[in-house]
Amino acid sequence: MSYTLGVLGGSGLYEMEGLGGVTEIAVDTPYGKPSDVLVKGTLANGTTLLFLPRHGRGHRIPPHQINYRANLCALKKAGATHVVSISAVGSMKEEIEPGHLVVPDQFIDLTKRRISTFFEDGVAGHVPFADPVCSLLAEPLLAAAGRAGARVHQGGTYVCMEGPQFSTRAESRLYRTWGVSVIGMTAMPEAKLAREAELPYATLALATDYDCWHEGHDDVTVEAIIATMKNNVALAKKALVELSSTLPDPTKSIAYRASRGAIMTASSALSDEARARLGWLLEG
Ligand SMILES: CSC[C@H]1O[C@H](OP(=O)(O)O)[C@H](O)[C@@H]1O
Ligand SMILES: Nc1ncnc2[nH]cnc12
Repeated sequence: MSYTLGVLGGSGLYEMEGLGGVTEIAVDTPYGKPSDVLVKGTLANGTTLLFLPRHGRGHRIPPHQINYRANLCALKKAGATHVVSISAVGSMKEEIEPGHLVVPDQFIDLTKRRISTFFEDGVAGHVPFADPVCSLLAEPLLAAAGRAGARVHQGGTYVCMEGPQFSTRAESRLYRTWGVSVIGMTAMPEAKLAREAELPYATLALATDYDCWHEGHDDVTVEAIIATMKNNVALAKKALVELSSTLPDPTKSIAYRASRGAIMTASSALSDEARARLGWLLEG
């Protein structure tokens, strides 16, 4: 079976080189437009890759204004069978040094004003989310990052803050008491929406800084992030290429048909409008 790897590029990752037969796809969705056109192409091993930079080319869209629903819906509509999210993060643990990579297995959602579900306006649905990352995808992603030459940490919790300001020192110290591994501003609601869209989802987090808790390091700034990011992004691109040969069977993923059993609304109570709105998801 042929798979299509959807990639959500984060800070510093706005394009993928090395793709053959590249086309640009402008997708419209019931939720509006995604962050940019999707770039579709083929990797040397034949895997199709769909690339979408979540902040848009030129980094025009801040984390709290990303249309996460349109991004996930667009990837699904364009045929993605898996989604890997690339994200710059602050490290919340000494041993995760700037320049290291992390494949988290948990998230804490501290976002405050983002739309985080496809199920609304006449449709009630509650997907299981105890394990927010698809372990079948995370395992080969971890291995791929290792083969790419990265120092990569397995598992850990990504705390997602609202931003766009970085944390206060009190917040940073509080999150450390929770035992989290990394902090960023974009994994939520992305991961929730990927689950509702029944897409296997995993994050490759690129540690760029020690936020503002570490007495031996300067507090995070955009300048410091950019300085570390170049090498991180090169590793992430290599990891994606490595991963593309070892994508798991999506029908074995925790996300497979996750929304089918999750909808509480009786079929007879679904309006024609709601059916049409969710057609991209429910008619697959
Ligand atoms: C570059 S400063 C902070 C910015 O970087 C991260 O974005 P992404 O997850 O898309 O790589 C972080 O979440 C903030 O949005
Ligand atoms: N310290 C930090 N806090 C939030 N998002 C980040 N992205 C990169 N570093 C970050």
